Amino acid sequence: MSGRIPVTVVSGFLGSGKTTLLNRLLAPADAGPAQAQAAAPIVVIVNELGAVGLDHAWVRHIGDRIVLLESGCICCSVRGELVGALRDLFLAALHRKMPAFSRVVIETTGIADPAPIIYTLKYERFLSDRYAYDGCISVVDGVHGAQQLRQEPVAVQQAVLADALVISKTDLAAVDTVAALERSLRALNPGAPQYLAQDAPGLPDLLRAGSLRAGVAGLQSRRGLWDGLRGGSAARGLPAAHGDIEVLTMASDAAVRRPAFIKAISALLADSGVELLRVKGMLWFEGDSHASAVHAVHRQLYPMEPMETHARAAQSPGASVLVLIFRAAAGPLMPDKVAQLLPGAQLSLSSGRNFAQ
Ligand SMILES: Nc1nc2c(ncn2[C@@H]2O[C@H](COP(=O)(O)OP(=O)(O)OP(=O)(O)O)[C@@H](O)[C@H]2O)c(=O)[nH]1
Repeated sequence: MSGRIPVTVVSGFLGSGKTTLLNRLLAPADAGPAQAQAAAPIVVIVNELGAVGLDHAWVRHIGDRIVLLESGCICCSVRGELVGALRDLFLAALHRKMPAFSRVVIETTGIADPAPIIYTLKYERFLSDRYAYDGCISVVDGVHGAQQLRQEPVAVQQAVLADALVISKTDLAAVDTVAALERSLRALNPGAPQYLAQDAPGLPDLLRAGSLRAGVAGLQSRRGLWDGLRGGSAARGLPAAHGDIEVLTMASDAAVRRPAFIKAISALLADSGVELLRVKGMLWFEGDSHASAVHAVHRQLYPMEPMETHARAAQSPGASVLVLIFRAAAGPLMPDKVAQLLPGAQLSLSSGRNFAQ
């Protein structure tokens, strides 16, 4: 492989639509596809919370060129794993154990501060000699984005450090809500072009060589903006700790009864004693020929869709997984509160405090 390989970071708060955007950017059918125009394939690295990874099952158009970094957040504990993964990829391609690739896209967890990831890409010696940081695309939730910018320091950090901002879910959000969000984002990061996920003509070009480069050059000044806004380095430490977040992973081999699940998830989403940030799962419902993808963001449940890649004939049914990300205050109560979601499931609870260890 010749020249340094560009690396794009895709960031955005929990459930904002990172994987959905990635699927669009990688889709061969989309106008001006990065994948089809690339000299060699793109490799995707997905980092996610929870004891069992799910996102890799939802990224399409990439075959086996996907690497999963599990059980921790890339901006703290998994940073070493990221360096290792990028090193392994480079060496595998160099020694022709895998085809050469033209770009790496890293999808971070929704609670990741992009700053340490960008820093690692730019200054870790092995990486910076072989890879070129090529910008950060941050996805902002068109429905929940304004609230997240008010309440979540890491959501502000993700917006401030973006070279391009993509506002998702504009089909679900009111026009005024989207307009207000655009203004907030412009105030936070005036230099970043904004795209609407639904109809943006330039969107498919975001992974094209150099398309974010002007933004990359502006990174230093945006760091300054962030310092001014949040009170400098002490505040910068905040998002990486994730101390107030817990992740509960449920796994069950038993077929799931759809009506009982819908009743239980509706009750959980309505429970004011639990501050849910994100629910995602791959469930095998009784009698279905495919597994179903389950998504909720804050208290909003999205339509459950069959996963084409997970058909009953090809995969033995039963390995249902549900990941719940919530504020730690509800932690001790959670096993009781989730018992009806997947009766008899194995539970694994991890705390954001431990992601940094
Ligand atoms: N209607 C609509 N739904 C969307 C849009 N973007 C994402 N979604 C839905 O929002 C849910 C979460 O989307 P994902 O792409 O999984 O979000 P994510 O940011 O990758 O999630 P995490 O990795 O858990 O942080 C899914 O149900 C998506 O189908 C959009 O533009 N419109």
